[in-house]
Amino acid sequence: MSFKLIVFQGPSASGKSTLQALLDIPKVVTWTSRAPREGEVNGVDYHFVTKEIMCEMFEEGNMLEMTKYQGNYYGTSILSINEIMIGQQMKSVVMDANGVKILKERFHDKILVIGVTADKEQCRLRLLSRDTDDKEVTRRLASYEEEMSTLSQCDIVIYNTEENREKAKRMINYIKRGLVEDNELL
Ligand SMILES: Nc1ncnc2c1ncn2[C@@H]1O[C@H](COP(=O)(O)OP(=O)(O)OP(=O)(O)O)[C@@H](O)[C@H]1O
Ligand SMILES: Nc1nc2c(ncn2[C@@H]2O[C@H](COP(=O)(O)O)[C@@H](O)[C@H]2O)c(=O)[nH]1
Repeated sequence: MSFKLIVFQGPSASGKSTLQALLDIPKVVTWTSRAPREGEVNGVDYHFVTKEIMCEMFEEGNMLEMTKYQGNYYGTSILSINEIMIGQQMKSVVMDANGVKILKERFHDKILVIGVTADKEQCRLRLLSRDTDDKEVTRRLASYEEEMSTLSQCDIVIYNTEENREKAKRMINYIKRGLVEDNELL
């Protein structure tokens, strides 16, 4: 049985979205109450909604999982995951450790969890170069240790530092090749 969903987990700015883009398979669009960053598009990067809508969706049972991160909600709709589990199109998603735990409990054999790490200082510098203000950098890095301590739930871990950049890309290419071989519809 081939994987249905490739999940990226790891600390903020470790490079999850970068590696997800390199893997180049369709993304699950998750939901958030945070404001879009410059260049982000509603329905493509996230479904950007209010906190109230996120809470309503959760209370009405439409969320498979929802987490609070930096004062905002992030969550995955049940519909988006069910569609993948019954369909043929493999997809990828970026999620924090809490979300991954729930997905693993529900869909253990159908998901491949890729942990992405980098040194804390490199993550800090990357966040600063993303125009993140000092307070937000501190808040984002506050969960660094927790994300690192839960990497044991990942199936593969990629050390995505500056020095390892090319190696990380090659690892993603190897994974992609294996996935294509495993799933003729990719
Ligand atoms: N191996 C690498 N070496 C140097 N910079 C990198 C590397 N991988 C990614 N980056 C850069 O680090 C920044 C953060 O990457 P990315 O947005 O992919 O991280 P993320 O883990 O998805 O972050 P977040 O969880 O905060 O959304 C980007 O500017 C990206 O270009
Ligand atoms: N549990 C979930 N975590 C999610 C989901 N979508 C994103 N995320 C996590 O949030 C952080 C921060 O995202 P950012 O876009 O503000 O940088 C990200 O690193 C993911 O780990 C989700 O649906 N569920």
